[in-house]
Order: sequence, then C-alpha cells, then structure tokens
Amino acid sequence: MAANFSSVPNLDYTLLSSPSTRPQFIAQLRHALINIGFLYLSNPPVAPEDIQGVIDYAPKLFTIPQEEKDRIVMANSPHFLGYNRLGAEFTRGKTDQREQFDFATEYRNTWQPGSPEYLKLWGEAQWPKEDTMPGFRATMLRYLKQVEALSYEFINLLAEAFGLPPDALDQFYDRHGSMQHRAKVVKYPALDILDSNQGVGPHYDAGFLTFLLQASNHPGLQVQNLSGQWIDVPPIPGTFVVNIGKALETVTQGLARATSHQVLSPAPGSTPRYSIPFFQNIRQDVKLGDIVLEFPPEVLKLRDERGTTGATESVNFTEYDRLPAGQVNLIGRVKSHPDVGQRHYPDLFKQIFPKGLPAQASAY
Ligand SMILES: O=C(O)CCC(=O)C(=O)O
Ligand SMILES: [Fe+2]
Repeated sequence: MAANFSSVPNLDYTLLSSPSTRPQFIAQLRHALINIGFLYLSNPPVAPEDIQGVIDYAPKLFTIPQEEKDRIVMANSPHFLGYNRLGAEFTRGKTDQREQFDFATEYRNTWQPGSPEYLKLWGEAQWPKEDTMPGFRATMLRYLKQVEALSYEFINLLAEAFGLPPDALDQFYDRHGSMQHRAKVVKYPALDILDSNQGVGPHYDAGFLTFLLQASNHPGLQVQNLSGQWIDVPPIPGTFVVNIGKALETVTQGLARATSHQVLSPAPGSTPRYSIPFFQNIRQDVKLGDIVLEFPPEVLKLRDERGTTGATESVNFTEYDRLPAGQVNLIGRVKSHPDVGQRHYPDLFKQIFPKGLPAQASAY
C-alpha cells in the first residue's frame, strides 16, 4: 500500500535539462501526481523578474481607490472577471474571508445568441486604469503567458509520466486557436476583525493544472492527505505549488489525484497573506466522458495500490462525466459567485438557487 503523505514534495525543474536526470524528474512527477496531487516546482521556466514583479504588485493592487475597485467589480462581468470585496465569495456554503481580483489571459469573446451559454464564460478581463497601477497589466500578462506555456509543457510531462504519447492530452486544448486561462490576485487579511478563519474553504480546483504563487511568507495553505488529515504547504521562495484540478483527475481515470485544499486566515495581528493562482482551462465544448484514454496496466496498478482517496471535505465539480467542461465551470462560478450568476445567467441561477440569492450559498 502506498504510504500516506505528511508533506508535499519539491521537484527541481532543472533536472529536465539533462538526459541523465530527466528520468528522475519523471519518476518523482509520477509519484506526486498519483499519491499526493500537489507538488512544489523549483526553478520554473518563468523569468524571475516577472515573478518578483507580480509579487511586488500584489499588496499594492489592493490599495487602488475604492471607486476604481467598484468600477471593475466582478458583478459587471459575464466572464466572472474582476474585483470581489471581502466576503463576496462562498465555498461549501460559507463565506470566504478574502478579497480578490480575477484576471485572465487575453481573449475576445465572440458569443452569439443561440450558442451555448457557457461560451460566454471567457472574455475580456477588467483591469485597473493604468494610472492607478502603472505597469501592472503588462507585467501580469507577460507573467501569464509564461505560466501558460509552462502549463502546456507540464501536461506533456504528465502524459510521459503516465506512459502516454507526449501529445495525448493536446486534444483538450485549442492551443493555436484560442484558449483562456484564469488567474487571481488574492489577499487574506488577518483574523482580528473577522468572525471565521475560512480564508477559502475546502475545495477542488476545476480544470487541469493550477500553478500557485505564494506571494508572501505566510502559512495557511493546507492539503488533505489520503486519510483526511490537513497537511501544511508553507511558502518556499522561488517555487510554484502545482496541483491537479477535477477535470484532469477525471480524464486520467483518477491517476492524477485532485487533492482537497483550503486556506486558513493569518493569525490575529499578522500582516495579510497574498497569493496568485493560475488555473489552466481546457476546451469548453469537450465532454470528458467521451474521451477514454488508454493507460498502460502497470501505471493503472500504481493507482490501484494507492487505493481510493479517503476522507475529503470537498464536494465540487462532480458533473464532468456528463456535461461539457464549459458548463461544469459555469455551474461552479455561479455557485461561488451567486450575485454575478443572478445578473448574467438568470435561468441557471434559478435552477441552482430556486429560493433566490442565498445569505449563505448552498453547495460549494
Ligand atoms: O491562496 C491560496 O494559496 C490557494 C487559493 C486556492 O486554492 C484557490 O483559489 O483555488
Ligand atoms: Fe484552489
């Protein structure tokens, strides 16, 4: 039986640069994907000055004038992009104690009446005016381009680790057409005045891979191991935390483990914690149940040795087997941001919240 985990492994990207150390990286990756579902990636191929750039901007971004935050609120956006005040978001029916901006890679929405509603989900981000945060937009977009490239490369590595042809998962993207991936800048204030320590409640991420930049030196991120215990994932400078979303778990038949995670608010008196997650999306029209990948039996055996993942407190994104990926994402967004859902997707909102806007949301 695979051992349960009590820490998250750190993989060194530079092992990939030599044929003699590359197999070591691939073996570590296979182990981390199957048994843990989280890993640190050190020395990632993203310009250090751009990583430092976005880290430096993170606290400043929250100091823009309130009227500028109000101008770009998420409620304006059918794409669920923009600013959310503290307490506007729900996870598993409880308010999350965080303030955040949702941004995304560049994408022009071409939705037409008659097309599926979920195709409205990708579109233009709302950026603060240049004079309120000079250089931020360009730095963030440069950063996102590099993380996007890394995310595709990482998917090819994952295919290799699972004994698939390197391009086996390319069918989930429209790499040369048009994709949009999301990213957030998040602030978790200390607890002094808050009545809950739920920075963000237990959840799975939606898509394929998440690349999280812990942008300040605060503990708080925790992941749930196979027996349901919460394990700390403290910041390690110069690394990304990489984890697996529910869509990737589904297409890999549970080989890559989507691991339940949460963030606890900083302790009273502490400065705020900042983080910048990047969420890799897949094509919106793909139904994961329609694509069955063939994994070598010896790889599937590793999953079976791990066993079913034990206790978890996360409940979201269970519809991937039957609905297009875009629809699954849209449902998740409406549950997390019911006010935005009510405004832009009133019919779906009514199905999910028949009694109207919840004081506490119902599911996530
Ligand atoms: O802020 C973090 O460290 C993690 C955030 C997270 O898990 C999420 O927003 O999905
Ligand atoms: Fe997450």
